[in-house]
Amino acid sequence: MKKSILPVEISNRTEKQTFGKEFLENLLKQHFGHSEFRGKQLEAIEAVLNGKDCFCLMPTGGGKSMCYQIPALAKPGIVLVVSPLIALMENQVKTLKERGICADFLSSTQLPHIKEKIHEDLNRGRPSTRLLYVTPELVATSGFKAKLTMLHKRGLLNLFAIDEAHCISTWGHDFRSSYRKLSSLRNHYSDVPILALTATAVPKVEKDVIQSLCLQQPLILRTSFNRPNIYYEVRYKDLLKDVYTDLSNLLKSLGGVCAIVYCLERSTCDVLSNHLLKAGISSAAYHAGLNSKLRTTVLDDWLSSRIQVVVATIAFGMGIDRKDVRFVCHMNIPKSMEGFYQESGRAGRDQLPSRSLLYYGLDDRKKMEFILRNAAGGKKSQASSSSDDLIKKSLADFSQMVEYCESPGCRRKKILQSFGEQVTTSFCQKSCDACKHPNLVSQRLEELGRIQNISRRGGPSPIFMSLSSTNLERHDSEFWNRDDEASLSDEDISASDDDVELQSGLSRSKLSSKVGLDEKIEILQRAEELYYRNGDTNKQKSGFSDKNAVSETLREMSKKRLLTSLEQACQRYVNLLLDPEVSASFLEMECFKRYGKVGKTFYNSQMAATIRWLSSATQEQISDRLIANSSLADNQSEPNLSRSSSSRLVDQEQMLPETTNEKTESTAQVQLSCQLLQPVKISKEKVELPPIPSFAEFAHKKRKETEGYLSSSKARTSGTLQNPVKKTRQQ
Ligand SMILES: Nc1ncnc2c1ncn2[C@@H]1O[C@H](COP(=O)(O)OP(=O)(O)OP(=O)(O)O)[C@@H](O)[C@H]1O
Ligand SMILES: [Mg+2]
Repeated sequence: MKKSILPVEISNRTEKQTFGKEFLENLLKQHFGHSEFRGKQLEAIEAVLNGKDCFCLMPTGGGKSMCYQIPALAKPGIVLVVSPLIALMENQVKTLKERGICADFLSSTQLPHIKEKIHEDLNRGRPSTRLLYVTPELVATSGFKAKLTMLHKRGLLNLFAIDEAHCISTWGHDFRSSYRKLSSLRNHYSDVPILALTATAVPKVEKDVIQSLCLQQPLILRTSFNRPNIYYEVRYKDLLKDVYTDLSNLLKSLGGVCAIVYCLERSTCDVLSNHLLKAGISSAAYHAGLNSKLRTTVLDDWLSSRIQVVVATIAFGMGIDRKDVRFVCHMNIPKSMEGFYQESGRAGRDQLPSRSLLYYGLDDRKKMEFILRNAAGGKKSQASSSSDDLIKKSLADFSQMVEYCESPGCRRKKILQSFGEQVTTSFCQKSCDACKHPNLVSQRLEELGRIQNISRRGGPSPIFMSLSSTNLERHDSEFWNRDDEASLSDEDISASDDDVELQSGLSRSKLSSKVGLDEKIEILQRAEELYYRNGDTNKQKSGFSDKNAVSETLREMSKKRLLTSLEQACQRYVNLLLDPEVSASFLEMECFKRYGKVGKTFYNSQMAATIRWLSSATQEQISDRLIANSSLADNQSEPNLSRSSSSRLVDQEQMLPETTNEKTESTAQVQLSCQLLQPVKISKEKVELPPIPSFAEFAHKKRKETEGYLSSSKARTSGTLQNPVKKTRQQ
C-alpha cells in the first residue's frame, strides 16, 4: 500500500499559513490535478479546517468528496468518513490509494488480516491513515466507539464527514435508521467539526439533517441543483410500439457511450440486459438478487469500460464516481424527484454534455402508487410521524415525478422547483425535450391524456390493478428505504438490499397475507360486484333512474374507449386483421343490445369487462370474436387500418429522430398489415359470442400470464428461451 506523502504529524504552522487559499489550491493541484476549487468547495474546506460545523448542499457530481479529502491532507489527524455503501467506500479508497493518499475502509467484507492491519495502524503513535471510511452501523457499535474515543483522546480526530447526509432524515428518499445514531457524535466529541454533505436536501430535509446531527451554528452552503450539461427527456411507453427496441436503437445511435439503465424490478434488468446483448450492445444486469462476487465483477467491468451499459435497480450507483457516464435512462418512473435527480445526476459528472431519459408508462404510475401506499405504511418513522403522514408524503413526492412526466413545460424548471429553486423557462436554454420540441411534447401529452381518460373511466378495475401489482412486484422490486439496525453487520448494507420491505408492506395491506390469492380474488370480485350493485341501488334511491338511461354521448364515448383498446390490440398483434372502428361499433352495439335497457350501470360494467377482455385476449380470441363470428355492418366493406394508430407511429418517429431502425420497422409493419387486411366478410346470421370473462376468470388468467412471464423470463435469463415470436396469420 502506498503511504501518504503527508504523514500525520502535529504541524507547527499557524492556522493562517496552513489553510490559506494558495496552500489549499496547491494540495488540490498536487494530489488531484485540478487547477481550482469548484463552487463552494473552498468555503466548506476553510470552515471545517477552522473547526466549524458545515452543511454542504452541492449537486450530484459537484465535488463534495473534495470538501473532506483536502482537509485530510491539510491538517494532521484522521478524517472519519461515514458512508452508506461499501461499494462507494471501496471505490473512493481505491481512487485515493492510486493517488498515493493513505485511505482505508473498515467493513466485514474485508479479510481479518486487513482489518487487523488497519487497527494496528490506528493504534500507532502516528497513524499513516488520513481518511478512514466506515458505515454508520459500525460507528454505532461499542467496539468502534471505544476506538474513536481513544483516537480523540490522542488528538487524532480531524473531522467527521457524513456523506449522503440526507440518509439521516425520514423525510429524505434514502432514509437509513442507522444514520440517526450519528447524533451522538456531536456530544461525545464536541471539538471535532462535523461536515454533512448531500446532493438532495429539500428545506425540510436540510433542517432535519442539521438537527439530527446536532450541528452547532453550522455554515450552510448551498449550490444550485442545476445540471446544465444534462439534457432531460421523457418518452411515453403507452405511445411507443416497443420500448426495448426504442432504447436499443437509441443506445446504438449514441454510439457506444457509457450508460446506466435503471429498472424497478430485477427480472426486468435481466430481460432487458439480454435484449440489449442480442441487439449487439454490451451490457450486464446489476441488482441485489445477484451474489456480491458477480456484482463486483459487473461494477469493475463497467468502471473499466469492458461493459457499455449496466441495467440495474437502484442498488447500483450511489456515489460511484465514473465521470464519463453519458446517458442515464429510467425504464420506470422513480418514486421521487430526489431519487430521480440523484440517479440521473450520475450522467455527466465530468460536466460534458450528457442525457437523461425517462420512459413513462401509465401502468408504471399505478404500480408505483400502489407500492407507495403499502410500503410507506410499514416504514419505521419518528415517533411523531404517523404512517398516514408517511403515505401522504410519499404520494406527494411521487406526484412531483408524475407532474414532471405528465405536464407540459420545462423539465429542468420542474426539477429545480421541486428543490425550491425558482428559475425562468429560458434558463433551460432548450436543453430538455419540452423546451426543444414544445409542440411535439404537447401533442404526445394530449394523446397520453386521451388514453388516460379512457383507462380511468373504463380500464382495468382499480381493485384489480392493485392485485396485479401485488403479484408482479412482491418478489423483485428494490427500494432504497431500509430499516437497517446497528445489529446488522456492516456488510448487510450493500449485500442485503431491500426486497423484504415491499413484502412486509404488502403483508400489512388491507388484504392480509394469510388470505390466499384465490380468496383475495374472490373478495375482490365480490367487492366489485357490490360496488356496481350499490352504485345502482344508490342511484335508484336518489331518484337516479331517469338519468340511468344510456345516452348517445355515453355510447359515443364507449365506442372511443373500445376503439383505443382495439388499436392497442392491433399494435400488440401486428397481424390482427380487423378494422378497429367497425369492431368498436360492433362491440358497443352488442353491449347496448344486452344492457341498454337495464341502465348505464350495467352497460358501463359490461363495457369495462369488454375492455378488460381486449387487454388480455390473444390474437386468435379477438379474431374469432370479431372477424370469424361477427356480423358487422353491411356498409363497412372497405375496412381501413386505424388511421390514428398509423399516424401515431409517424408522430412518435418525429419525436425520436434517432430511432431510424424503429421507423423502418414500423413502416414495414404498417405496410404488411395493409397488405394482409382483407375486407371483412359480412354474415347476417345470428352470432354466438364467446362469453366475456368474469372478474375472477380474468384475474386468474392474468395471474397465469404473470407466472408464465416470470418463469419464461427466468428461462430467458438463463438463456434457454428465445424471445417470443409473434405468430403470423396464415392467409
Ligand atoms: N475542483 C475540481 N475541479 C475539477 N474536478 C473536480 C473538482 N472537485 C471535484 N472534481 C471531480 O468531480 C467529480 C465528482 O466529484 P465527487 O465524487 O466528489 O462528487 P459528489 O458531489 O460527491 O457527487 P455525488 O453526489 O454523486 O456523490 C470527481 O471526478 C472529482 O474528481
Ligand atoms: Mg459523493
